[in-house]
Amino acid sequence: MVLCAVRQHLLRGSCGAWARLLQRQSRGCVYSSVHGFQQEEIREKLQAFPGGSIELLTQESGLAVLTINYPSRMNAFSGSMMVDLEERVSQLEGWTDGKGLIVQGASGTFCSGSDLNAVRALSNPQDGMKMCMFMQNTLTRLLRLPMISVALVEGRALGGGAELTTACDFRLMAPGSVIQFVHKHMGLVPGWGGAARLVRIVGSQNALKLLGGAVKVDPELALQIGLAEEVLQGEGTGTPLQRAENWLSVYTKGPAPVIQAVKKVVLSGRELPLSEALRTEKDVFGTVWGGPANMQALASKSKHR
Ligand SMILES: CC[C@H](C(=O)O)C(=O)SCCNC(=O)CCNC(=O)[C@H](O)C(C)(C)COP(=O)(O)OP(=O)(O)OC[C@H]1O[C@@H](n2cnc3c(N)ncnc32)[C@H](O)[C@@H]1OP(=O)(O)O
Repeated sequence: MVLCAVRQHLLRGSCGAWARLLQRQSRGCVYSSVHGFQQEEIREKLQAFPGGSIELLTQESGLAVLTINYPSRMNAFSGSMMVDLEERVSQLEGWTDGKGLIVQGASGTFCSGSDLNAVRALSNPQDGMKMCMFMQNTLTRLLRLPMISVALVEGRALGGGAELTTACDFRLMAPGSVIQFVHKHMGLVPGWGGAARLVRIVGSQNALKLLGGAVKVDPELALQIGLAEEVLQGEGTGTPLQRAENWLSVYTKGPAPVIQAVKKVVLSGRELPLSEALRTEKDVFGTVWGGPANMQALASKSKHR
């Protein structure tokens, strides 16, 4: 059922009503009422812990910037910010012109995880599980957006903040920044899907070390183990956000349907068994074959020297 939902999600975006139907079906694609998950119930509980916001800025260029904004708590996630994030992801799912996404924290730091005040109030196992399912659904949908995503890590990404970085396709780190899965120190393991994604990014040996040792991962170590793609060096060459935009623009240059198709085939290769991935690739190929960008390239007899 889950694989079916993934495939439907991948095929999304082709046309109007059908795309919207598939989009609705793919919502909450990890957990639904079948798993005892009631989205409205947990949304209401989370809304009782307000503070901060998640800001979304979409640009005509097809690039969007999502900002985690609660500087007085080092951009920790309040309950209402978890709900905000889900809403912003819904907006991005419906953005047909989207090609790239940068996820950043406000005021020079990424995110210090869950707001400990909300965590204390929701510390019974039932509430913890509901919050965990809510955030897994949201971060899975974030990772599966048909656009190329980057976490721009400045300052610290701790606990749930470290997990959030793994829900992006790439991580770019500013000098002096740190990603740390502090869960062990909190008597926990990741619950927002961060462990499963981390294993896929750095391999199980490295993941075991990072989680088991609650290791402070600086940019150098992150590059070495493949957690980060690049360190954003270069004083005087713009803000870290501008540098991240430049980095991403290499991969988002071109028409939106083509960039979205690129993300979809890579996503299916990453998530689906080979036969399923091949069939999905064929379907996605069908959306660009003979399309405007393809016809234009053929007409211009482009060479690739
Ligand atoms: C572990 C699993 C769980 C999940 O996955 O859901 C989590 O994420 S639990 C949260 C894990 N994060 C933490 O435990 C962070 C704890 N905070 C710190 O270690 C420090 O505050 C730090 C390193 C983020 C920043 O240190 P610094 O000295 O630069 O600043 P302050 O400590 O003075 O922090 C400023 C202000 O922010 C508040 N703050 C920071 N993080 C959180 C948070 N996660 N929840 C709530 N509040 C947070 C801190 O208490 C300060 O507020 P103040 O009113 O001035 O005391």
